[in-house]
Amino acid sequence: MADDKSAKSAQQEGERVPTVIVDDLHIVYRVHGAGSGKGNATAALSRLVKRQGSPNVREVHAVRGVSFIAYRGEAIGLIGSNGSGKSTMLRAIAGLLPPEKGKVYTEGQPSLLGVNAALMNDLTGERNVILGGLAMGMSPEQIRERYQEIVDFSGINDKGDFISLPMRTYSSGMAARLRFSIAAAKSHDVLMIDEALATGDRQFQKRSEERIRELRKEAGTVFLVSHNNKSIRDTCDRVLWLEKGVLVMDGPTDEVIKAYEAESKK
Ligand SMILES: Nc1ncnc2c1ncn2[C@@H]1O[C@H](COP(=O)(O)OP(=O)(O)OP(=O)(O)O)[C@@H](O)[C@H]1O
Repeated sequence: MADDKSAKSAQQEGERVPTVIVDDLHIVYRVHGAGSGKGNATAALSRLVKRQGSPNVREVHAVRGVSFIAYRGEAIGLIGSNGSGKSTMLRAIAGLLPPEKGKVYTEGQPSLLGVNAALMNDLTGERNVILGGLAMGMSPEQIRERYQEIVDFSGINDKGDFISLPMRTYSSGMAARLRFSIAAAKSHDVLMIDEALATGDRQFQKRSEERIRELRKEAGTVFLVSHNNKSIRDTCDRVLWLEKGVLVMDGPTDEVIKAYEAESKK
């Protein structure tokens, strides 16, 4: 509580309050059952006899020594080609992947959109709004108060009563909209959105961009992974550009996107 007060007064005084510190972060995936070793029983027995380890574990070094500090009120875009490590980094910030080396420090529990809202496909949209709200730490009263707002924001019921149908009957866009609406109903210290805006239609994208701006005003930090440079331009003031797990550039949106576009045209 005292920390919260001092953080708020620091912000009023114009000081920048760090929310995420990533220090020389390395993430390595270990893939079992890959590799070029022979997969038959004789080869496995021979390895056992010779006491050799399995040759079938491959390592993928997805994030390589990334460091940066994110501050309150910032909306940070993550860009880079496919497989450059953007989602991996968000998962590591959310605490879902252990660092091989380096550290991640965060203020509060960062929410990775779609993961923290533990939604169930067999339950109706309505039950999922309640479940997702509870999973984010909202009280049943808070959920009741905001229920209609969440449903209206998602637009799920615009064309009929879909909120009372199981989520498995939703299109991927509808499910993504509901996930975003649930996650955005609460202010987060650190909210991370992975490609969520790309799934909704244009109208929903506009609404969610507006909501991201509001979330920023509520003093959170927002991370947005997207291949849509326009979405990034419209919502973010700072951009991190990753390539092959390395942070190539970190700076104001316009500068970084210009450099990225110039590189992509090559
Ligand atoms: N579960 C996993 N197991 C093993 N390797 C993985 C796993 N998830 C991702 N990788 C590898 O890590 C690297 C980074 O992947 P990541 O999904 O973070 O990239 P990305 O920048 O988010 O890509 P995209 O833009 O295509 O979504 C890739 O080489 C990928 O093959």
